Amino acid sequence: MSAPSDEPERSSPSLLLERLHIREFRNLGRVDVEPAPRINVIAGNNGQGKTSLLEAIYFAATSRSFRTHRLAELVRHGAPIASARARFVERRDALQPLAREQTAAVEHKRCVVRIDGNRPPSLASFATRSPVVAFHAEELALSTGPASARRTLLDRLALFMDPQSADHRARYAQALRARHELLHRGGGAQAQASAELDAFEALCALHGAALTRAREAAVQALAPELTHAFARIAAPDLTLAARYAPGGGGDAEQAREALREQRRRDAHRPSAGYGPHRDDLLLELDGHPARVVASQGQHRALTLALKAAETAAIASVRGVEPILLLDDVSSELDPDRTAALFMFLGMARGQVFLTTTRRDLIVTPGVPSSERRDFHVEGGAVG
Ligand SMILES: Nc1ncnc2c1ncn2[C@@H]1O[C@H](COP(=O)(O)OP(=O)(O)OP(=O)(O)O)[C@@H](O)[C@H]1O
Repeated sequence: MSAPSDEPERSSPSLLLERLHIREFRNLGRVDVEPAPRINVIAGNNGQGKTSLLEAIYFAATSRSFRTHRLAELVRHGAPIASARARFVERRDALQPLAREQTAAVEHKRCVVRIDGNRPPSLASFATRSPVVAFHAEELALSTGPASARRTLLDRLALFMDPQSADHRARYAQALRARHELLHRGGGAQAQASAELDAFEALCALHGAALTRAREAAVQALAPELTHAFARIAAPDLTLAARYAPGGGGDAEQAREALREQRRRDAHRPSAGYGPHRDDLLLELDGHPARVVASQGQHRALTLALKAAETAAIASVRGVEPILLLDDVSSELDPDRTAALFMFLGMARGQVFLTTTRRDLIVTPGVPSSERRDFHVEGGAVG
């Protein structure tokens, strides 16, 4: 299994994780590593801490986990604080490299972040400073699974294009919940005119329309990259197109009208019939819905293409090649899947971290030994 590198060099500067210090993070007590600039293979048996190491990198870069929303889970059992400190360096041609130290910690269920010892203006600005893209087992169903996973992908990209979009998303969800509770109180009796409902619908409309516009822009950035990536990973004679299927609209006034009109129906539904919580990213193969016509192998290629497109779109928006974190995506590979995965890896121009239980499978010809490092994880210790 090998990673080809026949893609012409893109011009984006690279982002490197030079040093990582992990303390009391899941089963990792104390870990200090100096990764290689290109490929980092994290090998070990099941349950030893490989994913936790990737998760710690993701946490230091974004203040989030890719496997849980409950950050308290990251703290090692019995420890008061979990932390990950990373030194990131951006290298740009002919310019001095830009170095910074990002720290994220979970302390009494609270997340505390610092860049070079200072509080960043917002969590969104922290999360977009050193871009990382993670690809993990739950995302293997990205093309066939529920729309929520595709919305999450769009939201990650939208954050780089419009840092306010995360705030709009949170406020939209809050207002939508409040409207829902109001409508369902008393068996739908509240579906009548009410100043409180008006107020929540105004908020839903304002933040929902802004979120719709942000996702629309994200799809525009993603779609051409996706078509390109799929042509490389799968068959060039098959065209993949992505289209935004909005559940609402980008005009706040129209959104308010739509919500008002749907009050009675929404009072008897599990969720509102209008709004960006119903968004999807439609994927079409030669004009037909991929969900219906794609073979298993094509779905697999589609998922890889979605991740490659996310990486390329972030690189172009943020102006720096993201670090790629691949969690155990090679564990159940057949030869076709292997070829697709390594085509994907060959497209990655940035620093890569990948976990595996089978180190022997990860062969990287063309990558000098100075640019690859192998780590072995056992019982929470990394060597
Ligand atoms: N908060 C925590 N404190 C201590 N140990 C934890 C905590 N959370 C998870 N663990 C344990 O950490 C261990 C390592 O988990 P991790 O998912 O990193 O393993 P892995 O090497 O990626 O395994 P696999 O190959 O099976 O995916 C597991 O045994 C898990 O039960």
